[in-house]
Amino acid sequence: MIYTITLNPSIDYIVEVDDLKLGGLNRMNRDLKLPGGKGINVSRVLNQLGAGNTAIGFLGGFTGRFINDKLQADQIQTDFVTIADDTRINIKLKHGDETEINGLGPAIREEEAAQLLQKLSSLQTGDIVVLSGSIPPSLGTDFYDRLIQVCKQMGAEFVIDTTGPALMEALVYKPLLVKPNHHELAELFGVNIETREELVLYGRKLLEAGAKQVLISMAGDGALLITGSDVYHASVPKGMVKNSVGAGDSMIGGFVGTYVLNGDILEAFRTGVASGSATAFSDDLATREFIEELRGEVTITKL
Ligand SMILES: Nc1ncnc2c1ncn2[C@@H]1O[C@H](COP(=O)(O)OP(=O)(O)O)[C@@H](O)[C@H]1O
Ligand SMILES: O=P(O)(O)OC[C@H]1O[C@](O)(COP(=O)(O)O)[C@@H](O)[C@@H]1O
Repeated sequence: MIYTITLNPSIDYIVEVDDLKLGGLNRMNRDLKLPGGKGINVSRVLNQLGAGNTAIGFLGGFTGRFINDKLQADQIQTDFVTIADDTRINIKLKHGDETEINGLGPAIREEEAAQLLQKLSSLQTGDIVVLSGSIPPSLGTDFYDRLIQVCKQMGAEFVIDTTGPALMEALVYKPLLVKPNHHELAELFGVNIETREELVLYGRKLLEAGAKQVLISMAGDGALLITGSDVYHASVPKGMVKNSVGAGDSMIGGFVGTYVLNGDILEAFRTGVASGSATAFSDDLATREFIEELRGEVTITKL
């Protein structure tokens, strides 16, 4: 079974304005409210691919109910801890460019945090847990560390998609996959990365530190997969970008879902890239049909 954990879900409030006037009155052309948060996006793409999964994490208030209802309408299995505070709303402002304003996240009480840890005690050997996104400040920066320890005790594999020290500290526990984008990889090591060779060099450092596989996404410039022995490049399909929010999460969903369903790492890579692009070219997340259509346009080359 695959589990996704979203400690800090969000309603993604996507707002489109023609010409943003800071300090003035702007009227929306279009707006859209989507269930968001990185693990939740992974669950929605896994669901499209027919990969059974359960979405867990914290949800609270009217915003939390909105997210839970949307997931249940899509028949995604959920097992969230209900919290007293409201789940956040993240603003995704489209004004020719994409500007994002993400909330810090709700207050989470100690007993609510304990309930989440308790849920993981039913994990089984071979389960895969996808840990994605930011940690609400009230949980403390070591919360991923605590979750990973439980995964390890129960014999479950984990994938982690977060940034900074939380990611570096997770590597020692040998995650099945990490997926920084090229900017996050440079930030992790405090360097400027200019070339593909440098990306591979720093990606390999994540392998050396413990990751079993490293995916480096480069938005419209393709992606790299670094395994124990090999490095692959994937091209991305061409298309019109509508909304790239959730493209990285879709890539993880496509990769993990395909890996679990057929065990082929390069097919997982291809579907991951197609899923990211299908999301980038859509208003909402990728659909199964669109992922299938784009899969044939991804070329994988061994470097
Ligand atoms: N402009 C784009 N054109 C085609 N595919 C894209 C584009 N932006 C994102 N994608 C797809 O989504 C994947 C993840 O996007 P990226 O922006 O690198 O991740 P993140 O959302 O984590 O920053 C890319 O590897 C690619 O497959
Ligand atoms: O937890 P964070 O880092 O604030 O990120 C949450 C945001 O990331 C998203 O999951 C999108 O992530 P990606 O664009 O990296 O795939 C949004 O749905 C959500 O608003």
